[in-house]
Amino acid sequence: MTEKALRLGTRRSKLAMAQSGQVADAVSQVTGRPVELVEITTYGDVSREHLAQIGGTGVFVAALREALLRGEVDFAVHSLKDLPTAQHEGLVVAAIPEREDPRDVVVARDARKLTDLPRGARMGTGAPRRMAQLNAYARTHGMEIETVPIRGNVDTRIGYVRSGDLDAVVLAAAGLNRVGRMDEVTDFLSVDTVLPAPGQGALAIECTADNADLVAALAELDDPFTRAAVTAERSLLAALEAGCSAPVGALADLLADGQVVKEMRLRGVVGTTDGSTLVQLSTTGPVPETHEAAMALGRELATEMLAQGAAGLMGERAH
Ligand SMILES: NCc1[nH]cc(CCC(=O)O)c1CC(=O)O
Repeated sequence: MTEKALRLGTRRSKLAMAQSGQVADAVSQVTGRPVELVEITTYGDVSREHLAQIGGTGVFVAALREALLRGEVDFAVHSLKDLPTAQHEGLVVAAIPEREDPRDVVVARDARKLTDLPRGARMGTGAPRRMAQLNAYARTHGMEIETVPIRGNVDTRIGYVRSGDLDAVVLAAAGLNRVGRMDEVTDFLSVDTVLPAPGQGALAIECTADNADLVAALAELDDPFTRAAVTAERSLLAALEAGCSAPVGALADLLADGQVVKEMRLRGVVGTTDGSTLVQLSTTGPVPETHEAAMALGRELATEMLAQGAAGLMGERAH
């Protein structure tokens, strides 16, 4: 007789199903148990409002967490960038697997790159972070673009380019990769141009803290460098007192001397959505060996960014 299946709570979207499916296979390998997907509908899936108007972080996450706490599912997989920075009572992020490409990409008509979009090009993105950095890039490079707020799943967003409504849309590489649409990418945005969202490209596998056996099993899927990097990025976000729809970008990476990893660098950006003002800073430190050290790196950069006026740039909303 096979062991009882583990229940993985997931949203129904193509992206959620894809990443849950991939994690299900990995969890099945490390636990030796079958994993069954349990579909859960969230407010974010049914709302027609723009995400930024709904406000608050984690609209996609709340329903999954409730299902975990009610014992309806054993674990859940979240896009880390959608996860609120505050720790949730009774739950634990048991694994953060190795991150994939954290960059944003452009899907544009006529295979265009950001630099050869036509004058006045309409670029779709619902993220204030992307608007701020794209508009700042355009201002400093003599380009004229119009950022157009959109939302919807990957297919919907790419559809705006196919239909000719927009010249381009900006998406996360990781999301496109997970749903098998990388062939749509016409440009990879350098992180010097657009810094990704804190945690972008990484997944969080969450379960209840009292489920010690599962916590231990899932820990095998954890990648300590990814965990340290995203912890620093999310600590920056939290210390700026910003949420997942704030115009904040952050990326931590390892600086190596040949093969030897020397330090962790954390870059951060905050800006107004029109791109007229950006606060962009970075800091480096020893590779964090503990959760607290990674948190400290993020707080340190936040303090510097706040001293440069970061707080004043975060009040506005996408519209
Ligand atoms: N905001 C929605 C969202 N949440 C996670 C991803 C996929 C990328 C990731 O896991 O970081 C996306 C789509 C996108 O931003 O294009």
